[in-house]
Amino acid sequence: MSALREKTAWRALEQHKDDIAQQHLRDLLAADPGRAERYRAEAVGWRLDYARHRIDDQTLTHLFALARECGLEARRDAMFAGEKVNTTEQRAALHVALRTPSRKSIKVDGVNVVPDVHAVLKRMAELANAIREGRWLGFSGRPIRNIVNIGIGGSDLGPVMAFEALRHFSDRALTMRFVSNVDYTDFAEAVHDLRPDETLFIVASKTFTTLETMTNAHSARDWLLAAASGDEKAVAKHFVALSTNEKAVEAFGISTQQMYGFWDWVGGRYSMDSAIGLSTMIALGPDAFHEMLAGFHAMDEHFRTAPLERNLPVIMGLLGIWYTDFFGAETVAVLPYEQYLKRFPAYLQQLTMESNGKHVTIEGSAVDYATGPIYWGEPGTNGQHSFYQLIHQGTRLIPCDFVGFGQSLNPSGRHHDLLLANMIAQAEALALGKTLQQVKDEGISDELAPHRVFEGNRPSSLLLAERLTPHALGSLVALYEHLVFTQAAIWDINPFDQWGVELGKQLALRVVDEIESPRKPLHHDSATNAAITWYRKARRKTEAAAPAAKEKPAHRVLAIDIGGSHVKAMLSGNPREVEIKSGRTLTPEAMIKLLRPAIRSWKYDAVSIGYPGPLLHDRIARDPHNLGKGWMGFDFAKAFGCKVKVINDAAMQALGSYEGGRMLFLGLGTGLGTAFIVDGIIEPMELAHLPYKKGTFEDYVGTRGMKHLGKKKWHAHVVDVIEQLKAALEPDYIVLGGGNVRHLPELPEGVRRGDNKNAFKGGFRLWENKA
Ligand SMILES: O=P(O)(O)OC[C@H]1O[C@H](O)[C@H](O)[C@@H](O)[C@@H]1O
Repeated sequence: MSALREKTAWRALEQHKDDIAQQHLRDLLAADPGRAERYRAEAVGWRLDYARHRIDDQTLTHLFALARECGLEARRDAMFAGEKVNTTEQRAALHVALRTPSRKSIKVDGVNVVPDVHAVLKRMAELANAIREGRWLGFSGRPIRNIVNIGIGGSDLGPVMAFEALRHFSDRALTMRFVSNVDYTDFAEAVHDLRPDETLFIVASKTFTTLETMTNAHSARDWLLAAASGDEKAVAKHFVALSTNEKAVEAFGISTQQMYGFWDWVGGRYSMDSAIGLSTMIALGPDAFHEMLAGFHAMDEHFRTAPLERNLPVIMGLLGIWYTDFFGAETVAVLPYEQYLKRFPAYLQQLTMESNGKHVTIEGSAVDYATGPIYWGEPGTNGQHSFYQLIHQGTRLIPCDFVGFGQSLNPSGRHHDLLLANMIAQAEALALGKTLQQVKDEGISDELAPHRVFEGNRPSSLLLAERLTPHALGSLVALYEHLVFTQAAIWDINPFDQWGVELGKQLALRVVDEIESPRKPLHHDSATNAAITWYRKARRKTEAAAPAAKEKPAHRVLAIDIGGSHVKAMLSGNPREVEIKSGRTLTPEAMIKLLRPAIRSWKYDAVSIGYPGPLLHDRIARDPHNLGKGWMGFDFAKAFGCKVKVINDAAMQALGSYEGGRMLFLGLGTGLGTAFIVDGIIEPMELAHLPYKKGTFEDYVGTRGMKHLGKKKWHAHVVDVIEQLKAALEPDYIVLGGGNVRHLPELPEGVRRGDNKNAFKGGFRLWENKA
């Protein structure tokens, strides 16, 4: 049995639960007119009304005793003191430092971090003011008017929740958007009515490696550059980064001057008042942001200093333990009667569930009690017309947190009275219910009566404040943060790590590779294999339709076709071709050195390279036969300073010649390049080395064969090879490319002559569908 279950207070609660389970809130409230007064606590402008809980004084005594027995106060003090309470990552969890006034000190590893916090806040304020005052200009000289925050999890939910919650206080001349999902729809819809030259992207990511955020950030860059005629200088005017990872920010192309940092002791879901709050600060202005921080800090101080018995986060946390561990409640509903808090439940889901969804103790042993409940909710009164039925008459116990404000920010007629009346009435109905007798007394028939009964005895809290201000929001969020901490302390779990999100992420990388390499054999379980196979088929249709459907902003692509005697290059949208000499000693460094002066004035943001040799998983697998060394493992992206795709040269020309269906491409040059494209999926092949006569295909139809056999015989072999491959692969048509095609006087049926310029077209096409 776990140490927790053996605690005196835990055992006392187990016994006591049976007493309480038999009592009804109706009776508890009736028997004690002072209950509402006694079960009420206030702090930082918030009033917690917890009289409608299935508790009595005894329950509370045991719960507070449990908190003490579990060392809640010492654990809390350790967190505030900057100790490494995030044990599995060996980090402090010091979100409280983010809102600590500058005159105070909090040390991590002996260093006061408060000055650093305020230095970043100051820089954030400078940027926020520049934007709010129209001083920050986009690439066309127009002021920035749109802010798009790109982030996910803690780098999205806090910012979007805070913006929605405090929209009333925001600068309405600014348009705020939030993009999180890797589904491109999220980005497309967020920007569809925005002018790129008036839009600032905030790339928010603690790690700056998160797949969704990086993918969206690259799409944002493409979207901007398409409007800025590929001018890379525009990026500096339209991108800022919020992160702890300086190197990755620089690698993305955002200078550190436009990076707003934070620290590894800030957890993602605890980061909304770090630099991650930049969008909030821009929307509200620095003063209101500081007001919000003051609200956080006031609640921090309350949690740190108030006796447990009057401590709001502690009381709420312990009530949660009571239902989760002693009544088997599995969820908590959060029901704000305030439209501006519409994203608050979503925000709380990450805060509570990513923190306390844990199955082992800090020491690593399995827990034998329930931990973090499921949080969910919607603003009232909307929820009353959808899921409240189950809370009232379903078979589950669902404790509810009602959140309400005395004043509306948009007062009009009876609206606010009706809103608050509903909230209070719901709490009353849940607690008291309606007995069979009451139903019958209303004249309801015997058959119908059971359906109209409300069992009641459903617990709820009322969390009330005067007005939803930045200060009130800050203290509300801090209240839940510390509630989560309180519960983690009782359960003896680490609320600051999130290993549970890793496995899915890792598997997704493997699956995406398999999806994008459709011929890779699958070695998952049968269900996973089936799902991947289903999607491979589905995406073939998308690919086939892609040329017509494409609407992604175009890249400016530099296409390079590397051959044995020449390297040729062309820029998309520019018909001029440049050529440099190639040869047996050509290294990639030398190629770039020779190419650079010839293409100096060309502006591009992506490069395609047609490489005369085999590739494996988009990487060069072998140095080419006819060139120098050093091609394998060469970092082209670094050398060109942008994204680079390397593809087999025949495959690149094939792609440029492709007109749908099943196409076989044969490149007749020094060797025999081959590629096959089926419904838009390209498969480079090494058919050249298959046995033929006394050698291989290449020996007979390559340049050596032509020289050795004479053109006439060579021609006959070409026709023969074509016929053999036609029979084996059943293409709809064959395209012949490569320098030696010109030596063929006539072509067999179903065979077309490809234009060598198609190599460039293929290089451009490589960037058409995917970023
Ligand atoms: O801010 P980032 O490093 O991009 O992380 C964004 C989010 O992704 C992760 O998967 C974590 O589960 C979250 O805790 C985090 O907030």
